[in-house]
Amino acid sequence: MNAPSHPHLPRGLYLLCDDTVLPELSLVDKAARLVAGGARVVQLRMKRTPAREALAAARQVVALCRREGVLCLVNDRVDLALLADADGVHVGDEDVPPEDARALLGPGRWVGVTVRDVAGARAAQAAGADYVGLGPLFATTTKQVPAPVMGLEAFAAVVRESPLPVVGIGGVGLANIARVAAAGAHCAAVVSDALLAADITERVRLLMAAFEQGRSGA
Ligand SMILES: Cc1ncc(COP(=O)(O)OP(=O)(O)O)c(N)n1
Ligand SMILES: Cc1ncsc1CCOP(=O)(O)O
Ligand SMILES: [Mg+2]
Repeated sequence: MNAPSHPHLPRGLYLLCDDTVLPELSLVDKAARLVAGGARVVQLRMKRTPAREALAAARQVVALCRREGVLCLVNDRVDLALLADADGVHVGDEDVPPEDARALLGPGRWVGVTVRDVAGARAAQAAGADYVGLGPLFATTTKQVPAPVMGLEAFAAVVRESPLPVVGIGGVGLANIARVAAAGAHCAAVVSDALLAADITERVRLLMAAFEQGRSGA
């Protein structure tokens, strides 16, 4: 197994630059506003963009993130991640298996895997993943998730047993991100609370500060 050969994801806010939310803005424009707010991890989630356009967008967003020292992961598409020289990929049940993503990406890039429980996190580690995405934490309309809302208590229980850092996702926003951090999340993943804010950049700053408050118990 190609084990990862780099430090963990930066702890804190994990933002998704998503083509299903605020589609009137280009992906690179959305990414630029997220990065301007201090994002340290951006996932490019392209569910509606045709492959050729998605590759061009990925190359633009990776270049932006690289200039700013931000990690850029691509959702689903290992081919696009490789072609755009992204820092890694996030895969779920309907995507290539994590062990294949790891084999293609090698030890130097990040592989994230969606899981629902501790057994899934253990399997993800065995497959060579760096972190797991766990949720839906709270109700969300951004994705029709084939799993019940888990809530903070069940989330914290999986975090305690997980062999990998856990990224909480689903309905996370300014109202609850501190509690997600306090529950032990390595990162909190946010889509609509950031992208649908009146001022995306300012919202990112507020989300990051709130995560830190939750983590430090302040
Ligand atoms: C950090 C993070 N966690 C979970 C997901 C969901 O991935 P997946 O289950 O593959 O669903 P889609 O995002 O592909 O619809 C994620 N993207 N990021
Ligand atoms: C991609 C994904 N996977 C589980 S929930 C979700 C969407 C989360 O979006 P939001 O942060 O707007 O609730
Ligand atoms: Mg997926």
